[in-house]
Amino acid sequence: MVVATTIALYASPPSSVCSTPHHIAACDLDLSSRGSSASPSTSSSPQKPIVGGLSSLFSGASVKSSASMGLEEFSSLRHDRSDDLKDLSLSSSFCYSPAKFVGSSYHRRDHQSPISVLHGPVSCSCSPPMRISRDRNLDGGFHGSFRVGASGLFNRFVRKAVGSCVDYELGSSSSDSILVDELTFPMDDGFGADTRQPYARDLLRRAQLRHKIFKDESVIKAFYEAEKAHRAQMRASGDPYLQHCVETAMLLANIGANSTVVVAGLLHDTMDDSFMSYDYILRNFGAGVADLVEGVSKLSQLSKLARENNTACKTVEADRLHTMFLAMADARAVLIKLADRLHNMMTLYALSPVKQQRFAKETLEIFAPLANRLGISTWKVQLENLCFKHLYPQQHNEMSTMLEDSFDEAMITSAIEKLEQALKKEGISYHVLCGRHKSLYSIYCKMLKKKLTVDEIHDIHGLRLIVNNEGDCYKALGVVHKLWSEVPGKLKDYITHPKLNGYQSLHAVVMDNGTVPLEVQIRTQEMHLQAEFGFAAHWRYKEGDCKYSSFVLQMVEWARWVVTWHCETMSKDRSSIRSSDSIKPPCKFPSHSEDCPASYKPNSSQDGPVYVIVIENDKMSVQEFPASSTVSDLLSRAGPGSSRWCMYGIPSKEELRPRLNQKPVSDLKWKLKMGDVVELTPPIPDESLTEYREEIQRMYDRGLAFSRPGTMVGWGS
Ligand SMILES: Nc1nc2c(ncn2[C@@H]2O[C@H](COP(=O)(O)OP(=O)(O)OP(=O)(O)O)[C@@H](O)[C@H]2O)c(=O)[nH]1
Ligand SMILES: Nc1ncnc2c1ncn2[C@@H]1O[C@H](COP(=O)(O)OP(=O)(O)OP(=O)(O)O)[C@@H](O)[C@H]1O
Repeated sequence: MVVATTIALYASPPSSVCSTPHHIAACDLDLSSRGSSASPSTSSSPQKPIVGGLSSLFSGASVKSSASMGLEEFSSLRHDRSDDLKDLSLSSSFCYSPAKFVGSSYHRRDHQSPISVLHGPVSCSCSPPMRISRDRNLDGGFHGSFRVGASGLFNRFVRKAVGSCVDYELGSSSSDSILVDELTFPMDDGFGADTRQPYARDLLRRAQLRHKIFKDESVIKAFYEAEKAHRAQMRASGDPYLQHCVETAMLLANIGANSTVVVAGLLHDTMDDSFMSYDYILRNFGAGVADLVEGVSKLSQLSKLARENNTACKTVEADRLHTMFLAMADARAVLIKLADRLHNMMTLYALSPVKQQRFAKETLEIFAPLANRLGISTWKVQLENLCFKHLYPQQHNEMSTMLEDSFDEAMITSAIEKLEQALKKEGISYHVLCGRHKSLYSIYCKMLKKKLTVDEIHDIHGLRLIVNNEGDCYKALGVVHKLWSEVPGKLKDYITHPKLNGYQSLHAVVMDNGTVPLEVQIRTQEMHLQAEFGFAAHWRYKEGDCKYSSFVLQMVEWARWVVTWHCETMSKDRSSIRSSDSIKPPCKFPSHSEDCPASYKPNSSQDGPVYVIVIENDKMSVQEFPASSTVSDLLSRAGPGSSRWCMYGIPSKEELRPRLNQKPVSDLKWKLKMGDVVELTPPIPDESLTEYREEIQRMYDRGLAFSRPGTMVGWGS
């Protein structure tokens, strides 16, 4: 019954509202509390939650109201926690309802990718309403009643417990025959043969109505594999776990991800939470998918570690974690992890308040910045807004109430129309004309950072125009000023006076209907690329004054390329590819030209630093080491105080040694890799305590007899 109810919520097809050459872009949301070279911020912390009362800021705010805002959407800003259905619409707070634009020439086809690297401001490809699922266990951690560790203990348990019912990895002969069985999906009607699970067929049918990629053979196959892997696993809500897999895959499909990514999205939790192994996925779906699923699994483990240790609360560590996540896994694995987290955040209400806080905090510190770095602005907006609601409910409510009437999407639509006509009349051609309203959280951050009232935020409604050349920028500015009255002192000419980071654009603030301020940004394609890539890239502008190493810049750049490539160029769904007049980066992935001014070359991680998670006495830190550092270097840095092993030599008992990625260290010359986890003080199992004491005693005796402090004995060559 639960299934039937939730499935009914899938009904509306995926939609988007972006259009080229003109489109409305949904409110992308960024942390506006970061500086720019024009107004540098002293904070180097990206995405640190901002705490602070708004009342003083609100007191002067007489919000100008425009009546025609989509109130039913915006009202969800104020909903209480039990009303998460609206949140599940991804865009409940800020996305334009596609229905509102039906028939409008400004809105384009479905599945507009919201990846902003190529598009500048983009629409939110408003996902259809999602199901409600109360997930007690987010983030690939504990899901439902099953919990699997990397140890394989669970695998063994399951095999024993369910015996021949289990299709996976029961030995080569059985798995071979199963493989053949599994390949015989009836593809004609697109539905799997598993009549034992009618809910699964319904779920697939619904998914297929929402996105056609769910009719792909590989996707259907993955769906049924996920169904088997998670069969009988439930979310805390009592919903089948499979629904989470489908929603994650749907989010990916909606940003134009290709079938490899969608398949991996469906299977993303199988390695962690079921008996499905890497090899099984490899055999059935190929290395591409298996590596991605493994990558997501690694990210989940690291994220869990960081969350439990509250590691990201320190700016430096958070920065390292962002980089580590991007560097250690294929950027597409990060994409899948982000989709997984977004869906979990949408269903966060089922958790205890303490867990809600923990997840929301980690999401704001780690995942929203990652979405920003990857250029997936709609996800970033949604993640931040959900975090905002959970972390600062009072401020969220205040802001929602205050801004309920002031978001006026109709005003943006009509402003675009007006400008479009005026430009046509003047014979000024353009590449892109788009608009967005600023998101709630972005407004909140800007108010706090700049100590402004809402009335003083002039870019709640914004247009962006991308034209052919510099001359046209100024001509277009003239057109803008003829159409609307100028707000004195708010014109900024960053073309004649570029910012220190090279950012160029014209910014004008005008009054629409004499009451609502509208920010219009005008630039050329080249300027826009500069604003999206390289030194003036928007993600860096938002993250503020951070001094990034070239390694980090390269990493982010590379990741954006990978994601863009896989979500658009390679997408089988050609309709998700933007029309030819969209802004493209100057050189083609993956072969960046040497002299490409807007892009960094991908880093072959040899030159860059490696970030390693070090756990000592239950404390976790993210440490940076030069390329090619070894375990021995790490132990030396830990120092003799921390590393008794350096003093007394290697313990013969493996369980007493430091661990590298959960395995006892056996080679001190082992080169550290990005994302390695080193436990300096492994937990000692109770039953080993006596042996442990004896071992220490032996080491101590040996040490006294043979060892000189600082030398290492018996660690292998
Ligand atoms: N990509 C990128 N965008 C920028 C940069 N600097 C400014 N912008 C964009 O320009 C907008 C406004 O910048 P400014 O006109 O300098 O305005 P401000 O000084 O922040 O103050 P307001 O007028 O209150 O917005 C920002 O909201 C960004 O969208 C930059 O360095 N890189
Ligand atoms: N006038 C505009 N028209 C269209 N898109 C814009 C406009 N201004 C910003 N954007 C885009 O909207 C997205 C969200 O930006 P957001 O409103 O959070 O911050 P911002 O306006 O760029 O910076 P700040 O908050 O510092 O003013 C970004 O992708 C940004 O490039």
